[in-house]
Amino acid sequence: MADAKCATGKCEDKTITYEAVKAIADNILSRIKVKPVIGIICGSGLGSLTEAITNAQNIDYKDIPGFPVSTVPGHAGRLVIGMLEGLPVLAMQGRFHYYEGYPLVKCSLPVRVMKVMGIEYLMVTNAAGGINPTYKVGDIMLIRDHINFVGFSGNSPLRGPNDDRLGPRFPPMTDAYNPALITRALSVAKEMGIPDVVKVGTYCFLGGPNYETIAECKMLHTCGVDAVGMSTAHEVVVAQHCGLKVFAFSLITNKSSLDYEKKEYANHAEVVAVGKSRESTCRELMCRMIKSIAAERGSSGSADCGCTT
Ligand SMILES: O=P(O)(O)O[C@@H]1C[C@H](O)[C@@H](CO)O1
Ligand code: HPA
Repeated sequence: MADAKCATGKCEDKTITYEAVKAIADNILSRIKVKPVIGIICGSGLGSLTEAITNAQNIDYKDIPGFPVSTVPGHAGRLVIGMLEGLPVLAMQGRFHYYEGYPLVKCSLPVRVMKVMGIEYLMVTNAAGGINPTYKVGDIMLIRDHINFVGFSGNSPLRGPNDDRLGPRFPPMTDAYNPALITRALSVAKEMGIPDVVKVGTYCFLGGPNYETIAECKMLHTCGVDAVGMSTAHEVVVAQHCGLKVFAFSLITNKSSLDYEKKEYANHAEVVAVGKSRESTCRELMCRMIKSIAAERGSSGSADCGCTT
């Protein structure tokens, strides 16, 4: 991977050049039978979203030169490429987190690879703690907006020289989460008979890997945060920079403590277990969204949403 403009070779945020992104995109395209239109990033415990993909081809991250590898339990570390509800998709079973030691530009590299491959939509999922006291474990929060605490200090995947082929120097973040897709997801939730489970809210990206203190949760609540996690915002910043349409949701896997009398002890095994227990609902929501995009584009979605089991 080429590192641009790093005089010492020790810069943490190494720029990844357009040529390096294109080399990865070309490598993947040369190995697959379809040209994906939708990219999917599966959150912790949500890797089985890919089970509905037909004619699937799997590529392990370790077999893609220049691609990072997953190190977190619940993130398998492979691409699954095939057809879903009438559209060609590329799904990531496993994402890259800042706390794993990768700079943000590398954590979000797959999003740029997707763009250069010709992908138009990015669907992102994550596991998150429920800061909003009305949220229950198992709820699904459609992400309307985010607070990127990691970015407040200038730690951005866009830091460093900007290559206009990947997007503008100063991208706006208004409507980074496509409002029309959120509206559609609310209709889909009604069709599925789960309007009470589906919320709309603000996600907050913290660096992790520790879960939050009670004081931090109280502060996030005051700041208007509904759910807290350790991913997604940097991916969406890059997606908005390069012009992908984004739909994202959080599965609330645990409740965050706002009260010293009601302590909660988050743990990753529980996060993954809640993900697995809600996988069919999350999969159905995702499939129905893709089916509606297929219908809009005039692609033939399957007669039934094949993802309800
Ligand atoms: O990849 P996501 O954001 O779904 O994973 C969350 C955040 C941490 O990686 C992990 C904590 O349990 O789950
Ligand atoms: N905090 C941060 N990240 C998370 C949580 C949480 O409570 N649950 C799942 N991912």
